Amino acid sequence: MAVNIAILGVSGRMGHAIVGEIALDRRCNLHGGIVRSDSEFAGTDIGVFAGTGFSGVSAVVRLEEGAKGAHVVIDVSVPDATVAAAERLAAMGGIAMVTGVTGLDAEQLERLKAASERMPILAARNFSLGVAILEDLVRQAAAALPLHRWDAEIVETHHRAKTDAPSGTALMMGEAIAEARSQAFDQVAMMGRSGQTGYRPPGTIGVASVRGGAVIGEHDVKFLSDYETITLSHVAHDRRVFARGAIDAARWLAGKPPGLYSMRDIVSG
Ligand SMILES: NC(=O)C1=CN([C@@H]2O[C@H](COP(=O)(O)OP(=O)(O)OC[C@H]3O[C@@H](n4cnc5c(N)ncnc54)[C@H](OP(=O)(O)O)[C@@H]3O)[C@@H](O)[C@H]2O)C=CC1
Ligand SMILES: O=C(O)C1=N[C@H](C(=O)O)C[C@H](O)C1
Repeated sequence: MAVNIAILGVSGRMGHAIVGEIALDRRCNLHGGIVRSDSEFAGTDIGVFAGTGFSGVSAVVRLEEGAKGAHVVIDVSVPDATVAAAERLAAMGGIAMVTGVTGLDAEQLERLKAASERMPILAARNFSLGVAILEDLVRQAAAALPLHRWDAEIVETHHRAKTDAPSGTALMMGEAIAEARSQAFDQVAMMGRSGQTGYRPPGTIGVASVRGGAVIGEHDVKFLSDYETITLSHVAHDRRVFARGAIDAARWLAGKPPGLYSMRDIVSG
């Protein structure tokens, strides 16, 4: 069965990339697209503005209209829209949601989790398989390297248009290190540095963000000791890697029971 997909945030960078990958995949259909209420793309053909050719599917501003008849909504919008959509889709029933949106705060994450009690939601701060592997390698390294001798630092680099920092992927890596060290990440994270910072407290995890150009996404996880440094890195060359992962997630999630899922559930089968 081909999976009918609607895209929330279809006019964005990721929205365009996902439309492009759906056009190449016979196992799924572009079923709908939702844009902001005052978007210039409202009412226009999605394939035309995404550059894949006339699709016969127009962008709409009402979620319920764009999602009607879809098996899965892929959300690549913004945190406020993500949470509102999860709650409204849960009320609709009979639909699943894949969200890749990052930068949700604690209250928004709680609301997303509450919605997943009524519908299947897969939340992925990074849709790339390569990043899933990086996370495993980072966890393994953190478990093996004594925290009082090995300082963990994360540096993420993204395009100038990224509006949240640090990246969701960087936070994933920090959480993996902290978990491997039996630490609470929010207790040991050092988000950016400036001024007289004093001696680096052992066992902390530094996170730094670089913004500029059109960088798709680069993550370096460093473990630094007195005599050597280990750097585990991932470089995304094209948003299509994320789009492919989002579509694979949507195809996997369709028909699942309510719950909050992650890319790890897909990898583990
Ligand atoms: N999980 C992953 O692998 C990846 C996740 N991301 C994340 O995805 C998100 C989007 O990234 P990106 O595509 O680069 O960002 P963009 O800003 O290009 O896209 C976001 C889109 O959401 C739209 N939007 C905003 N509010 C609403 C609303 N209320 N209803 C419908 N649409 C809305 C925006 O419309 P408008 O332009 O009109 O404001 C815009 O088109 C970010 O959080 C990013 O971190 C990005 C890449 C990979
Ligand atoms: O905003 C982006 O572009 C990306 N955001 C995600 C994140 O915040 O980790 C994933 C990827 O790095 C690209």
